[in-house]
Amino acid sequence: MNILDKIVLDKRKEVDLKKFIIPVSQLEASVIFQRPTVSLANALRNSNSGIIAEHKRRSPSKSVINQKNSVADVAVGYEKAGACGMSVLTDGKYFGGSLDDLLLARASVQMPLLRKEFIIDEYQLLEAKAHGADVILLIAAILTRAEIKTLSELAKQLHLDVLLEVHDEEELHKSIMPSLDMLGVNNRNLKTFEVSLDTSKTLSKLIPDDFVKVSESGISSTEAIQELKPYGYKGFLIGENFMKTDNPGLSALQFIKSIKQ
Ligand SMILES: O=P(O)(O)OC[C@@H](O)[C@@H](O)c1c[nH]c2ccccc12
Repeated sequence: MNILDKIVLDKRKEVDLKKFIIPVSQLEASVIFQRPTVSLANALRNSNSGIIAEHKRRSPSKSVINQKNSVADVAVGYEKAGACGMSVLTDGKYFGGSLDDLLLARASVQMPLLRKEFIIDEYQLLEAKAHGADVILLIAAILTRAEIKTLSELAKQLHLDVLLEVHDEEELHKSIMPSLDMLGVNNRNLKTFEVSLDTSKTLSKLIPDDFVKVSESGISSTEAIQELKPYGYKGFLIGENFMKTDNPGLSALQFIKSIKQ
């Protein structure tokens, strides 16, 4: 079994359990559930840096990235740096994140927040909304077309933006539908962890222009951004390159400054 299948199996168990502990009625009753959301897709359309900076403590491919900085400090640093939005990993078992991280980020900044999670159930969208997310991630590799449709349509009803992530042509063809706002090309293969920016380059021409294009993973230099921009990318999701430093906010600031020059 590959790692992605394992993550999804664990996630199914986790979500089924959580439904018993915190019922939907309780999520919907939280004050934060009523908060007006902010669109990341719009922020990216109007930005020239396009950086979505991620909070990531560890990953299945790297056991320690950052165990030191608080999520609030990282969020404030990213916002001050001029990031368009922030991605917060909420998976605990494989990435060391939590929904509390999302809530703490929400309490610290105004910029759009993406709940970075393996979403397989509508319940997780309500959870995202109840913890201050503006955007949800849907991963084509773990969902059928019917599931992508149901989940993305519910997200739109909740006024959440949808970032749909693909890694190959087949996933892209399966996923295109009007209820998506952004199409993310993951340069990392989630089954093998291999990274190549060529994935973004090859798939870009197959993405219709009505979606905001986002290139995800393995971006560690401003040269990479300059290389990807001619392919129509407006968003760049960067985690490890910032999080592996002592001061993620400062490294994001330096990075963004050097794109604008
Ligand atoms: O740390 P990187 O290589 O800059 O990558 C960030 C982000 O793209 C990556 O964390 C990611 C992309 N898609 C995901 C899906 C699940 C978990 C994590 C991810």
